[in-house]
Amino acid sequence: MSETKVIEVAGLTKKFGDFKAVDNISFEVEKGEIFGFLGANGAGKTTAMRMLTGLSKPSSGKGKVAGFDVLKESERIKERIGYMSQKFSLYEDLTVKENIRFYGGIYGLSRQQIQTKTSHILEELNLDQVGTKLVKSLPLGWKQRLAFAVSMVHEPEIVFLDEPTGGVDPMVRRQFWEAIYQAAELGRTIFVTTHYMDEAEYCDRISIMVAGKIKALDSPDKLKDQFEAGSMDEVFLKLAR
Ligand SMILES: Nc1ncnc2c1ncn2[C@@H]1O[C@H](COP(=O)(O)OP(=O)(O)OP(=O)(O)O)[C@@H](O)[C@H]1O
Repeated sequence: MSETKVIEVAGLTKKFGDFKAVDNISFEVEKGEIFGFLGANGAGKTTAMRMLTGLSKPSSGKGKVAGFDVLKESERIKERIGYMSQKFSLYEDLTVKENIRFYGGIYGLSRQQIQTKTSHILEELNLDQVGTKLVKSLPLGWKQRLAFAVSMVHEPEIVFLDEPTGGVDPMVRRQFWEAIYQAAELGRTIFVTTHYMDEAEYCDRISIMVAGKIKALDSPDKLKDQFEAGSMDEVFLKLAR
């Protein structure tokens, strides 16, 4: 694997019975890139992401994530990545600090490292005042920011975000994207699925999936040129109809 490529996938396929949920997809993602993974409901995004994160075995094809084989080294991959799912995994009945401590522990951080991380996260998210509040009392936008920070508690190389900003308004989404940019500036690679076309515009490159296949892959500007479209919305409509 080249040094700058952190994800390399060739012919990756996932079948459920005769149905191909992901059909022969190939792409590469560079270190520090914000890579958007778009597609209508049921296009196969989550299934593809589950294969990349070592949660599901491909039916065929091959791939490497953070230098490890998706078929044979899924446990190694899990150590090197962060994952924030649609139903992000914070414990609502634990406080903000307890959640950070819990995930720090799962990822094998020492007590000292957890303490440092906790102050860091609280400071960065301006959550100092609510560290001892139960997560369920926080607004959704704050929970999403916290879930993102927690998914990076072990400083992973790549973070997978599965529709991380569902249900919040554009202003709050914009704040979340500031945090994504910060992480990418530190050299972290971001792999993000979204339904929101304004978010697609924020990505370095975007792939668009239709019925299990990748139908387009390039920067937002190049895709707009290619499809003679004024916006990503239009590109998406042209492809996905
Ligand atoms: N375990 C499974 N068994 C059978 N079919 C499945 C399974 N998981 C997913 N599918 C099917 O595979 C297709 C792709 O689903 P997937 O969840 O990957 O889509 P998606 O693009 O992530 O959609 P969404 O945006 O709704 O999350 C769908 O038709 C879904 O019904």
